[in-house]
Amino acid sequence: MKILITGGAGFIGSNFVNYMVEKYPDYQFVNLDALTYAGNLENLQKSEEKPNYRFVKGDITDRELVDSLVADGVDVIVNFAAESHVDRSITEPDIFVKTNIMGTQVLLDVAKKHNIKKYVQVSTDEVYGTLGETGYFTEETSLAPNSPYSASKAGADLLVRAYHETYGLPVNITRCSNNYGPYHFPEKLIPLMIINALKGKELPVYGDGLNVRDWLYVEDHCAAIDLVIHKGKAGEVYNVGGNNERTNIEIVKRILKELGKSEDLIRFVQDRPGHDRRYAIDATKIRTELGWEPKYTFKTGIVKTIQWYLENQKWWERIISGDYQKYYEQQYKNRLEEVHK
Ligand SMILES: Cc1cn([C@H]2C[C@H](O)[C@@H](COP(=O)(O)OP(=O)(O)O[C@H]3O[C@H](CO)[C@@H](O)[C@H](O)[C@H]3O)O2)c(=O)[nH]c1=O
Repeated sequence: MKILITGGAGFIGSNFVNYMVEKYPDYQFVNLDALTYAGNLENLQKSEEKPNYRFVKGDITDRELVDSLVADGVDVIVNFAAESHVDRSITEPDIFVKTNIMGTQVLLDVAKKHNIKKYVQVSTDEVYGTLGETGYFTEETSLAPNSPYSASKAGADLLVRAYHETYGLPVNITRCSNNYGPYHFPEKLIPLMIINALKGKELPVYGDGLNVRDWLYVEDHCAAIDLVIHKGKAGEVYNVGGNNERTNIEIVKRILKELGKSEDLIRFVQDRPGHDRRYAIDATKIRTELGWEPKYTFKTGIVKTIQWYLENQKWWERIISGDYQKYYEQQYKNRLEEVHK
């Protein structure tokens, strides 16, 4: 089997590449990634020497390139390539529409042209919008995205669905809750808080800190996608989530406790506009139909993650010493100023 993985140098994508390349030595893997700010070839050191792995630098909106790769005998496409950060989508929505929607359409067209056996779209629970204090997102929940990011992912999901209904393309969509683990880019809550705490810097908590996310260790998400590739029924959507709901403030306090740091580092800052209050996934379908079970609890996953950041200081030091740090400092300053107005 030959699998084209797009966006395989980002957080979830690189974890997936490393997981699959190791698990299936007889498969061939091609990783197409544009290496934007969030992509990093260092994430792939475990795979790069393996004979069943090849990296190609390029964009999923480049039709000619995607066509040439798929024409070379690809059986399955797994699309991780996406602009993924909600805060960035609020200030720069264009690139989200281009990569997430138009890029997906290119992949679908090429998949259709070459009659591939399976197309898997890695999506997100954010397409369902927000929940109140109770209830869960099921695969039947209506799409009601609230940010330009989630709207672009929902648009892509609808295209994937349409290519199945109209052209019979064998597709699956996975919608997972918040992931955490190794190689998580430090603009996201968990790695940002770990790194700031280690550096003795302030930890910016948006709004009242009571927004709820449902956390899943990234390896459990990789195992779910592996199952969907092999067993997913064409045209189906599968929700993925580990029933680990936590408020943001709980997460931040937990990280400080694990690192032995003071809660005085916490700063409440201006809220994210359109901030979804609560996400919670009902993953009954993938559990009962495909036999997926997460291996990690939040307790085991967060300890393993913190340990990874302690052991891989060089990886994140390089990231925070570059342009990203200037961007982050500016964002933080703006949020603090707004909240003090
Ligand atoms: C970066 C940052 C975030 N937050 C809050 C906002 C959210 O309620 C929560 C998590 O924020 P983020 O880490 O940005 O993740 P979130 O917006 O939930 O979205 C993530 O999870 C989604 C899946 O639910 C993915 O589709 C997105 O690509 C991914 O970025 O923490 C803070 O309070 N302070 C912060 O500095």
